[in-house]
Amino acid sequence: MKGRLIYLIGPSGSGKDSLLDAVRETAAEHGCRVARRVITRSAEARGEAAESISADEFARREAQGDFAMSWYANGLSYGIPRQVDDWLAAGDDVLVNGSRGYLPEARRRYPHLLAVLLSVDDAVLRHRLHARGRESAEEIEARLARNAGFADTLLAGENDDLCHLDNSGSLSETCQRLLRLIEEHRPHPLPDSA
Ligand SMILES: Nc1ncnc2c1ncn2[C@@H]1O[C@H](COP(=O)(O)OP(=O)(O)OP(=O)(O)O)[C@@H](O)[C@H]1O
Ligand SMILES: O=P(O)(O)OC[C@H]1O[C@H](OP(=O)(O)O)[C@H](O)[C@@H]1O
Repeated sequence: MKGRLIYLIGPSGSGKDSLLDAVRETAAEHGCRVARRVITRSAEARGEAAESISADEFARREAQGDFAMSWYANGLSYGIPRQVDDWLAAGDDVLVNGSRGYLPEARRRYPHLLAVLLSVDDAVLRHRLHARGRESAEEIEARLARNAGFADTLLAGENDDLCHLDNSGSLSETCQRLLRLIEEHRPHPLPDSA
């Protein structure tokens, strides 16, 4: 694969979808595409940029190999269309909204991936989840509780190359920093004589 997978992770509500939407056009100018997720979430759920399908349809697509990556979390199934492998093979970078839980498997499949951990202050996170209004209060508490389980594992051994990006401030500022970060971590091509 010639392109690079940029695997954006972070707590639910940290702003991954907002950030990917906001950088989509500028990223394309830099040869970087943004993947659209497939989720077993109802299409009525607010703030949804992903494709919503039923659990049966998800299982059917997964069985026929439609997903480059897939995972289960928060009571939902998530898939990244296999089209991303074509984009990577063509030399494009690809940005995905990933899962912290799936990171070890993503690393096995894409050893050169760039993992970016988006974070926000705890109080801001809780406020943004409630303001978004997509989940019930109970579901929001379950998502906040899920974060505690990742606090240690994400700082452990094989994750010392994780790039940290704070989204407690304005989204436009975070966009600029993400684009800079992608540029800074671009691998240098080998000289012709190498
Ligand atoms: N920098 C920001 N400033 C203010 N509000 C923001 C910022 N970034 C995101 N938000 C808002 O925070 C809420 C959560 O953002 P978003 O849905 O993008 O998070 P997410 O990480 O994709 O969450 P999930 O993993 O649950 O889908 C949204 O209502 C969004 O508009
Ligand atoms: O908690 P972890 O494993 O990082 O992520 C699990 C999944 O949940 C979130 O999606 P959403 O909040 O349902 O849109 C993430 O984007 C991810 O896909």
